[in-house]
Amino acid sequence: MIFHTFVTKTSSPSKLPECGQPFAMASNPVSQKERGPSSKIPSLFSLLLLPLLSVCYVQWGRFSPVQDAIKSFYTAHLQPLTASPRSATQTLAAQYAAACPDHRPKTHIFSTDPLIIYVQDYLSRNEIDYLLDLAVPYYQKSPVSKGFNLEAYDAEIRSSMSAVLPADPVVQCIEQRSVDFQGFMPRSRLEDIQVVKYAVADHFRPHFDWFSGMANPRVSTFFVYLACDGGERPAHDDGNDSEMRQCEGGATQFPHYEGFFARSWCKFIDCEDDSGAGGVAFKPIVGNALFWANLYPNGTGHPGVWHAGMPVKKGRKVGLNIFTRRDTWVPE
Ligand SMILES: O=C(O)CCC(=O)C(=O)O
Ligand SMILES: [Fe+2]
Repeated sequence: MIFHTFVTKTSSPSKLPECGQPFAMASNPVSQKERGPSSKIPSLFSLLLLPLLSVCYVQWGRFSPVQDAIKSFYTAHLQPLTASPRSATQTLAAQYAAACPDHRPKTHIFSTDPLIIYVQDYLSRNEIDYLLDLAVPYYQKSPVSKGFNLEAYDAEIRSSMSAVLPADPVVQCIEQRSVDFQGFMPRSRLEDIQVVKYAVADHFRPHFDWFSGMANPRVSTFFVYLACDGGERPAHDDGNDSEMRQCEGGATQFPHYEGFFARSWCKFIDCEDDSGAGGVAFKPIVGNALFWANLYPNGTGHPGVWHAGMPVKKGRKVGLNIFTRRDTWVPE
């Protein structure tokens, strides 16, 4: 049986209880609003003290303990008054709205038939943090479609959470990068890009991203690894421990792949794969991507790209799907 994944864009984020709390995020400075009104009291007090402190600084500036005390008082109470409340994510969005960065990932051709290209550093650390953060309010149980029938959820086939990302300057630059990678191609051929996260035991059984008879087939797929870590962070966790841990399992497996590859590929491929699935299994290495062509040049589906998201054994895996259609994509 042939399965593929269709998700249509939601116009507003649906906040499902099972989506849980945000996981490891870009360091977001606490905004003025989150600090609350009580934080204004020391700040006003600080303003009144400013002239007095300046006099002290001039008079006793030679004594370093006095300078140090003034400096730390300034850092704690006065600097926040002048610091911009912009978060790292807002800054990245503003930069990308001005111009997409010149980003040159490293490509390695793994196979020409089917065409499978391994891409190192497809996304930067900042882009990954940004997307992980952006996806949080949009997660829903990943739907599955069997031929033309879209099924809401079938954990036997696919157990994960998907987030269709909204149009946004960073998303648009990543989309542009993805069409540029494929030669001349308008961005309108791309589906809305989707983040997918897998917890322990979550998987996506072997499938094609196309099915025969699709009026506007998916000509290619990018699967980018956004996270492979210790999983959702408990509220009391200080962050260090879970960030250090790596996920286990979660490779992207092509069970029908029959070609050879050099030993040097073992840095990207699980050469000790004992899943019994056969073929080749790409490790979820954060920032890197797999790109493959789903169709032969004549438009028929290539059987060599039958693939699976293997079960996650420990931690969580998060990926990004970027599907390109043959013609302009119109959400179903
Ligand atoms: O999780 C993976 O490694 C592959 C995911 C996939 O094939 C899909 O989302 O269509
Ligand atoms: Fe897939």
